[in-house]
Amino acid sequence: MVSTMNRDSMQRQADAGAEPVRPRHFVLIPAAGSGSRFGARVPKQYLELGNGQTVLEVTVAAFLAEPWISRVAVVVQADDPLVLRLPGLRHPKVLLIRRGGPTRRDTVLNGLMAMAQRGLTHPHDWVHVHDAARPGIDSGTLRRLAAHLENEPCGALLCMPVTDTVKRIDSRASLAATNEFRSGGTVDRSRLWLAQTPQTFRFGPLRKALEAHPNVTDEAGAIEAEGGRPRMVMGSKLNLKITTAEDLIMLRILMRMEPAVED
Ligand SMILES: Nc1ccn([C@@H]2O[C@H](COP(=O)(O)OP(=O)(O)OP(=O)(O)O)[C@@H](O)[C@H]2O)c(=O)n1
Ligand SMILES: C[C@](O)(CO)[C@H](O)COP(=O)(O)O
Repeated sequence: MVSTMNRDSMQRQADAGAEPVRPRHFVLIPAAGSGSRFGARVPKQYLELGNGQTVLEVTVAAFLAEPWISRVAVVVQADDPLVLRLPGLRHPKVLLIRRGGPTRRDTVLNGLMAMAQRGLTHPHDWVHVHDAARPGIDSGTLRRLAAHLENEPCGALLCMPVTDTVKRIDSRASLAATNEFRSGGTVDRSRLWLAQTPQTFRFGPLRKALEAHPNVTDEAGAIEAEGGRPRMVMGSKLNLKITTAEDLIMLRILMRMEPAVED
C-alpha cells in the first residue's frame, strides 16, 4: 500500500541513524471555483460571511490561528481580480498561488506542484486540503483530525455519517423528460458517510495519486484508487460547504455572523 512505502522509508532513515524527518503541517485551500450553483455576482468564497469578513478570509483565519500549521497556501485562478483586496490574507504564513484549474482536482494538484517547486515541502510532510467554501471549520475539529495522524499509515479526512433516509432517483427517461423526480428505491445508509474537508495526506503520495486519477472530486478518492484506506474522523455540522445561498444564510446564523451589506 502507498503508506507502507512511506513508513518503511522513514524507518530506513532512522535505522541509518538519520533523524527521521518530522512531518510538518501545511494547508492547501482550493479557492479557484466559480460558484455556479450559488449564482452570485462573484464566486461564493468572496461573498461576505459576516462581521466584515469574506468566506475565504474566515476559512483562512481558522488555520492561521493554529500554531502547529507551517504555511497556508491559497490557490486561486491566475486572473482572479478579487483576492488581493482581502486584508485577511495579508499574513506572512499565507502563500498565494495563482494556479487554479478547470476542476477542483486540477487546482489542488497545481497547488501541490507550486509548493514543491518553491522547495517548501518534503514528501513526508502532511498537507491538509480544505475547501475555501467551508468557513465553519473549528479548532477542536481540526485538532481532532490532526491527533489521528500520529502513526497514521495513510491519511485521514473529516466525515459525518448519513442521518437521513437515502433515496435513489427513479431513472426512467419518461420522468427525466418532464423534470419529475420520483423515488426508485431506498439505499442502505448504514455504511454511508458524507466527506468533508480537510482531507489530509502526505505530500508525496497525494501528488502521485492526483496525477494518476484526474476525475476524482476529493483527495481521498485518488488515494483510495491507489489502494489507500484513509481514516475517517468525525467532522462537524458547522463544517458545511457553502454551495447555495441557503447554506450561506444558515452558516451566518450558526456562526452568529451579521453581514454588513446584503448580497
Ligand atoms: N476548479 C475549481 C473548482 C472548485 N474549487 C474549489 O473547491 C471547493 C469546493 O468546490 P465547490 O463547492 O464545487 O465550488 P465551485 O466549483 O465554486 O461551485 P460550483 O460547482 O457550484 O461552481 C471550493 O472552495 C472551490 O473554490 C477550486 O479551487 N477550483
Ligand atoms: C471535497 C468535498 O468537499 C467533499 O465533500 C466536495 O466534494 C467538494 O465539492 P464539489 O462540489 O464536489 O466540488
